[in-house]
Amino acid sequence: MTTTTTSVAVGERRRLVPMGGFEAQAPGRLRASTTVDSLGGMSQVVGAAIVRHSRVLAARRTAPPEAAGRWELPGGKVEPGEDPAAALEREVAEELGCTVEVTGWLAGRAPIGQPGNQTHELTVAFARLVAGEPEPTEHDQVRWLTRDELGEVDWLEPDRPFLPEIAARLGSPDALLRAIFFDADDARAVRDRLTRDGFEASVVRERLHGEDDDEDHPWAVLSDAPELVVELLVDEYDGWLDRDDDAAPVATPLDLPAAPRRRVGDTTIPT
Ligand SMILES: Nc1nc2c([nH]c(=O)n2[C@H]2C[C@H](O)[C@@H](COP(=O)(O)OP(=O)(O)OP(=O)(O)O)O2)c(=O)[nH]1
Repeated sequence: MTTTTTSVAVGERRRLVPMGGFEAQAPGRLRASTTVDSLGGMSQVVGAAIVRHSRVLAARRTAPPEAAGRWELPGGKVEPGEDPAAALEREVAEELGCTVEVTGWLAGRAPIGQPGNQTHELTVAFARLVAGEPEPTEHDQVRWLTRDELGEVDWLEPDRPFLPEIAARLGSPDALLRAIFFDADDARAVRDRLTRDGFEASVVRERLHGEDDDEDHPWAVLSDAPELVVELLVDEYDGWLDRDDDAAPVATPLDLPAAPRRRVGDTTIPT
């Protein structure tokens, strides 16, 4: 099989990822719409990148035999006429017994099945937990993976092209960034934008070094979002990033799978 590559936008950087038929949509930012267009009559499978505390939930399949033991994003097939976001929220409720809310779609779509017999395609959405805890009913294991653990599990091939964008979204689990604003409404707006996109974010009253006048204390938004994401919001809302914080995240190189890991006897998953 010829492996082609494309670049997937991760903030301002672009990474090369193996394609295997993955159709990228430029650039790799969340699409504003929560609808997914059907392409070439392919049926849709939707997967949820459920993000919490800088980790994404991965689930281990039990069937069919060739997929058992391999990892995917929870989700499933979109019923005819069904809204993709509604389908994803329904599938997660069925498979994990919890309620999620889709916050936006990742770029691109990936064909499922063997070349020449690809009747389905996968699209992936970021989602956040709004009620309950994931308790698998169809999978035999779930794991909350950090950015650095994403490459540790044996993902189904169609999921792999989405991993760079998921990794970029996760940031570091240990790091909290501090964005400072003089206007409380700006701080709250930034917190709401971050929360909507699946990050942890909270507003606190900030006391700057050397200041003791309560009236003039600015507001800080603490968040686990990646620095690039917070930087864009800080620019938009006239704040600044507190760079003196030792907890600022350090960018570490990712060890993501560079190509599908096929084993002898591995077959593509039938749909
Ligand atoms: N749910 C899900 N399926 C995926 C992913 N990646 C991937 O290749 N697939 C494949 C596996 C299956 O062939 C197909 C989805 O089938 P499914 O069995 O999970 O969906 P479903 O519950 O709606 O199916 P069904 O029981 O109604 O037939 O897509 C993924 O990340 N999540």
